[in-house]
Amino acid sequence: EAPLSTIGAAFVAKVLTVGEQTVTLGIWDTAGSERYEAMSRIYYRGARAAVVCYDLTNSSSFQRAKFWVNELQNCEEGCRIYLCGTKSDLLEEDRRKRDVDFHDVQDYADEVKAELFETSSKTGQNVDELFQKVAEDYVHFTAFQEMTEEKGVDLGQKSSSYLYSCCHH
Ligand SMILES: Nc1nc2c(ncn2[C@@H]2O[C@H](COP(=O)(O)OP(=O)(O)OP(=O)(O)O)[C@@H](O)[C@H]2O)c(=O)[nH]1
Repeated sequence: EAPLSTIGAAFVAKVLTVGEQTVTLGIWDTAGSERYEAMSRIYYRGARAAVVCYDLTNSSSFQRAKFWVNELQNCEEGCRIYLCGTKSDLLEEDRRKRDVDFHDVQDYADEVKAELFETSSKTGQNVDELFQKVAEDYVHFTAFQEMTEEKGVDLGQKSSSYLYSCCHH
C-alpha cells in the first residue's frame, strides 16, 4: 500500500538507552513540502535535534534539505542537525540510482556541523544508529549544557536533579 503524505505532523515517542540512562525522544515527523512550510516551523520550535531527510536518488530533494538546514540554523540555535539520506536500499540494487554524492554531502555536513547518515526505511538500515546518535548527543551535549546554564548547577557537585527530571530511569 502506498503510504499517505504527511499533513501537518505526526508524533511518536522513542525510548532509548544511553549508558545508564534512559532517554525518551519526542519525535515530530513534519511535512517537508512547501505547502506546509509554515506549519512545520511550529513543530521544530525549541527542538534540540532535527533530522533533515533527502532522497538519495533525487538531487533536488537535497537542495530542499539545504533550505531546511538554513532555516534551522537561522531560527534554532542549539538544535543539532542530522542529515539523513533515505532509500539506500535502492542504491544497493543499482548504484547508478545514486543522485546525491556521499562526499559532497559529507563536505556540506562538516560545513554546517551536521552529522550524516544514509538510511533505508524499507530495510531499516542505519535507522537505529541514527536515533541512537541523536540520543547520545543529547545526553552528552544538550542535557549537560541545559543543566549548567539554566539551573546554574555547581559543577563541583556530583549529581544534579536535571538529568533525572528530563530522562526516565
Ligand atoms: N525503496 C524505498 N522507498 C522508500 C523509502 N522510504 C520511503 N520510500 C517511498 O518513497 C515514497 C515517499 O515516502 P514518504 O515516507 O511518504 O515520504 P515523505 O517525505 O515523508 O512524504 P510526506 O509525508 O508527504 O512529507 C513512498 O512511495 C515510499 O514507499 C525507502 O527507504 N526505500
